[in-house]
Amino acid sequence: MANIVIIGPGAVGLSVGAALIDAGHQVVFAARQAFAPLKVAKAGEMAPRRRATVVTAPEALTPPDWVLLCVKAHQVEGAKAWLDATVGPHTRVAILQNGVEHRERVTPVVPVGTVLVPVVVDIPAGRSAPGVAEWRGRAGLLTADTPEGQAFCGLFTGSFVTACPTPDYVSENWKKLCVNAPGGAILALTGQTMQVFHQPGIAEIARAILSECVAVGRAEGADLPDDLIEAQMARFMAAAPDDTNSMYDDRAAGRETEWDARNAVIARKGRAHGIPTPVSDLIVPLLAAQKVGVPA
Ligand SMILES: NC(=O)C1=CN([C@@H]2O[C@H](COP(=O)(O)OP(=O)(O)OC[C@H]3O[C@@H](n4cnc5c(N)ncnc54)[C@H](OP(=O)(O)O)[C@@H]3O)[C@@H](O)[C@H]2O)C=CC1
Ligand SMILES: CC(C)(CO)C(=O)C(=O)O
Repeated sequence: MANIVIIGPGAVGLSVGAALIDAGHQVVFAARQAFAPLKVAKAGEMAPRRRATVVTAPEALTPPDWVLLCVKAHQVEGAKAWLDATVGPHTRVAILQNGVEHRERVTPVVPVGTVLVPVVVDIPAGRSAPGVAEWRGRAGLLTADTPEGQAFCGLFTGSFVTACPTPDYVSENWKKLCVNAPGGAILALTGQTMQVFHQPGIAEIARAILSECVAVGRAEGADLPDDLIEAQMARFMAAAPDDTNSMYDDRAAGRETEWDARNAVIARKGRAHGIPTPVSDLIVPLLAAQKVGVPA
């Protein structure tokens, strides 16, 4: 049994926390707002009873074996007080976020030498109230195939989450960005669910963002097959019309979105490699200018 603190008990944090409780670990949710009970279920199923420990002040925490950082990419600095309280010399920090810059984001806010484990998260999930989350269909996590990655994945044995080390983490990470960069931006900008992909011109925009993501990902060392773009487009076109994603959910609630980690990153890294990214250059200022605090 491991001692685990989850920082960011949102859609992903609650889902993985529930899985870790099922796997028999001692889990503490570091939350800005107290909640009880914990209700996490697969869509359409009843949430089993789980006992959750929730701590609402960083001072009340001590360093565990593992910290799972599950805040959004732009919320990492804001969560520093929680990291300060929980990251001790033997604590490993798993970063469960979208984007490809997990290490760059977190390294400045943890002590030098902290073991970081970037994680690709494939758990479509939503939180409807504090402590209440639903995950939809898949619950997968990927890490690099390192001793720390293997140890992290081992935590989920016996739970509903499938966590696996992969020999090519860089490629898997960029493949996930190929899902997130077009899907998140298009839903956040239009305020529409996945049916918007069938409206005139939208698939072409998605294909262009995907092509930029693939070109930049390859320059960053990802092995992305030629048929990835059309395979991903086919998945977008086949999505349930009312399906959403976390950028849509944030936009709908008037929250800041992860545009920097999911879209500006393509333009930023593209520039560094001398790769033109005209569509990302166009959509990033539009995403950045979306009004926060006003539900869309
Ligand atoms: N949702 C999804 O379907 C998927 C999400 N992801 C990725 O996983 C990551 C997490 O996403 P998700 O779970 O959806 O995010 P949520 O917005 O649901 O949860 C974020 C959590 O972080 C907490 N938080 C925010 N700021 C702070 C702070 N300053 N101090 C402490 N806690 C803070 C929030 O607290 P509070 O409760 O107070 O608001 C909330 O509990 C993102 O990178 C996302 O892209 C990946 C795959 C699927
Ligand atoms: C697209 C999805 C649901 C895939 O897991 C996701 O990553 C997100 O909504 O942020």
